Amino acid sequence: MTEGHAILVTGGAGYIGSHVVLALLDAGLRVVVFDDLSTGRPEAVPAGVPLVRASTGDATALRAALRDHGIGAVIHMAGSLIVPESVTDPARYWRNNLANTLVLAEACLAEGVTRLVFSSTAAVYGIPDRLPVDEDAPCRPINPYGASKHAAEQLLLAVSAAHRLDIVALRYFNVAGADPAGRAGQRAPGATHLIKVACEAALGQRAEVAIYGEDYDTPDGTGIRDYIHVTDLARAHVEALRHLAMGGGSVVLNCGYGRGHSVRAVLRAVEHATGARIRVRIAPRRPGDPPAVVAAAQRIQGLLAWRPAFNDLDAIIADAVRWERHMANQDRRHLWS
Ligand SMILES: NC(=O)c1ccc[n+]([C@@H]2O[C@H](COP(=O)([O-])OP(=O)(O)OC[C@H]3O[C@@H](n4cnc5c(N)ncnc54)[C@H](O)[C@@H]3O)[C@@H](O)[C@H]2O)c1
Ligand SMILES: O=c1ccn([C@@H]2O[C@H](COP(=O)(O)OP(=O)(O)O[C@H]3O[C@H](CO)[C@H](O)[C@H](O)[C@H]3O)[C@@H](O)[C@H]2O)c(=O)[nH]1
Repeated sequence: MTEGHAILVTGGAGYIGSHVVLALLDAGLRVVVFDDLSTGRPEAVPAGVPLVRASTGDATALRAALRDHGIGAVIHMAGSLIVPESVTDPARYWRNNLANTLVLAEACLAEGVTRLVFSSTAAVYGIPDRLPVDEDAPCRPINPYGASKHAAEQLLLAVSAAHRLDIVALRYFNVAGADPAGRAGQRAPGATHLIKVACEAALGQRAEVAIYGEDYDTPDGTGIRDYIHVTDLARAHVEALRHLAMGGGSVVLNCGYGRGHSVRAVLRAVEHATGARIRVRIAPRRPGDPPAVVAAAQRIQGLLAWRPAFNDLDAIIADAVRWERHMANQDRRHLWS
C-alpha cells in the first residue's frame, strides 16, 4: 500500500494511536511512532516498532524521522483533546492542534511525503442543526478544542489543494473500548471520558461518576453521544491509507455508527456488564459540551472498504471493562513485586 515505505504515526503511544499501530501491523505494514510522551506511554508501543520521542512542533526532528525511516505516509494523531481543558487553556490547543499541524504539513512537503491521515473530531460541528450530522453540515465549534481541529482540517485541505499532499480527515465521534485481544487499551491516568470513568467507578477505582447536566433537551435529560469501538476506528485508518494509495484524493469522513446513547444509558450498560452499582452525582453542565452529537455514517462506508465489526454499546463496554480489570491486576502485581 506504501510501496515498501513505512507509516509514521504521530501520537502512536496514545490510546487511539496504539490501536492504530496494531491495525497497521496486523495489515502487514511497517510502522514508526513519533510521540513526545506527554500523555502517551512507551509501553503502549509494541516491541520492534521504533519510537521517536519528540514533539510535532520540532521541524528538525520531524524531517529527520520522515527521511531516516523512509516514510511514505503519515497518520497524524498527536494532539490535545480534553474539551474543558481547551476552555481554560486555549493557547495550548491552538499551538498543539493547529501550529504543530502546520509544522508537520511543511515537513511532509519538504520531504516529499504525499499522503496524510488526520485525526479530527465531531467537536468541529459544535451543536448540529440536525442529527445525524453529515460531513457537509456547517462547522461551528463551541470550544477551542473543536475550533483548533477545524482550523487544522482547513489548513491541511488548503495545502492539499495547492500541493501534492492528499489528506483524509477522519472526524472521530466518541471513541471507547479496547483491543478485543487485550493487547492495548486506555492507559493514561486521570481519564475524563465517560465510558472509562464509568468503568473505573464500577470497579471501585473511583467513588462516583458525575453526570454533567440532567436538564438537556434529550429523552432522559443527559448528553447523547455516538460511541465507536476503538478497534473499528483503528481499522478505518488502514482503509483511509488504502484509499489514498489508490489515488482516491482528499476527503473528510465521519467515524461513528450513527446511533446515540445517553449518559444514563452508558452508566446502566456498565452496571449491567460489571454487576456493580455506580454512585452518581448530578453536576452542572460542563462548559463546551453540546447536548447531542450523532454521526451520519454513510459516506465512510460508501468510500472506504470499511465495515464496523463492533457496532454495539455492550461490546464496546465489555472490552473496556476487560481492559480496566487487566490494568487493575497489573497494579496489584506491582504492589507486591
Ligand atoms: N479520544 C477520543 O474520543 C477522540 C475523539 C476525537 C478525536 N480524537 C483525536 O484522536 C487523537 C488521539 O487521541 P487519544 O484519545 O488517543 O489521546 P491520547 O492523549 O491518548 O493520545 C495523544 C498522543 O499524542 C501525543 N502527543 C500529544 N502532543 C504531542 C506533540 N506535540 N508531539 C508528539 N506527540 C504528542 C501524546 O503523548 C499521546 O501519545 C487526538 O488527535 C484527538 O484529538 C480523540
Ligand atoms: O464524568 C463524566 C464524563 C462525561 N460525561 C458526559 O458524557 C458525555 C461524553 O463525554 P466525554 O468526556 O466522554 O466525551 P466528549 O463528548 O466531551 O468528547 C469526546 O467526543 C467528542 C465528539 O463528540 C470529541 O471527539 C472529543 O475529542 C472527545 O473527547 C458528555 O455528555 C459529558 O457531559 C459525564 O456526564 N460525566
